[in-house]
Amino acid sequence: MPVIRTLAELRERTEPVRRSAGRIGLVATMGALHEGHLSLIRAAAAECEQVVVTIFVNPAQFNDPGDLDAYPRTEDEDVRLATEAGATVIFAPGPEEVYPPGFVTAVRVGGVSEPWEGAARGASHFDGVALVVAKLFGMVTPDLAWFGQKDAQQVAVVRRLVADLNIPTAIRVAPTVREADGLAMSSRNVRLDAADREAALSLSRGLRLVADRAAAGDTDAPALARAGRAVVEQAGAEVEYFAIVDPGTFAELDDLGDRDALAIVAARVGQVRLIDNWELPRHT
Ligand SMILES: Nc1ncnc2c1ncn2[C@@H]1O[C@H](COP(=O)(O)OP(=O)(O)OP(=O)(O)O)[C@@H](O)[C@H]1O
Ligand SMILES: CC(C)(CO)[C@@H](O)C(=O)[O-]
Ligand code: BAL
Repeated sequence: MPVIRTLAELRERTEPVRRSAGRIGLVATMGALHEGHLSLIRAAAAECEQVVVTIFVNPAQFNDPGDLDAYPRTEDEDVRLATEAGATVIFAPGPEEVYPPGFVTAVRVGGVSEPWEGAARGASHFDGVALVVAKLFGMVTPDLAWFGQKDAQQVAVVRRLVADLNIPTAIRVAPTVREADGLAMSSRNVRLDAADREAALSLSRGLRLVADRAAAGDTDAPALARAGRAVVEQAGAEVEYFAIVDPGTFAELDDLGDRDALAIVAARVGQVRLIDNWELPRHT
């Protein structure tokens, strides 16, 4: 399938679908596709006549130039995998197509952007995500857009953006796809060596421990978070945060009680920064 690079070509593909009242689905990615991305594309293909997969390593959301440079880029393989999974359009614009000369607009989602990932990666991270998501929504004009639960705070930021700006795109969230041993799939996993790969497993192990204790009736959120953190630290990973939060606002919880709660973790394993999360059972 030919890769589309410009907005003009993209519109040539989406306009006929829109005129015939077909649904346009968007799966936004930064490439280096794995099963996590493919699950989003398959879900989009099940609901939409046209499935636009975007591949754009968005410079605006990287606070660390080293991370941007090291981000894996595998476009030919991405095109093959996305097409097999049901993509009908692949849009991989260059930075100048997304941010042409004269571009000056900023987008900031307050509140939910600020803690955790926002604090650890800097405010510019979610500013960059919100900007590119708003931009891609304007370029692709999707009826529906899919995001992965693995990036749970990003989901909350995007939901807030869409609600606050009355963007007429329905947000769909797909469950985190994991390796057989529990490691959440991530494009950055390819940078883990064998020892780091072992240590990386502690994130999902720590989260599962928290979920098991919560299921057994423990509602003391700070104590649960400390227990989860200890599992990750004992494996030699450097924990940035381990917390239990409200999945909509990302405010930290004291008591689980009868409410939705999410355990979240970010840790550095060797050179790689990983995140993961786990939905906790409700106590009634
Ligand atoms: N394991 C996964 N399961 C489900 N969705 C995922 C998974 N990994 C990524 N996604 C989703 O795919 C979309 C594109 O993500 P992205 O291209 O950043 O991949 P990634 O693997 O998260 O990369 P990285 O974490 O290294 O930045 C996002 O909506 C993200 O949440
Ligand atoms: C949504 C996204 C594609 C925006 O660049 C990115 O943050 C990601 O890959 O999760
Ligand atoms: N996967 C979320 C985007 C990022 O890590 O920059």
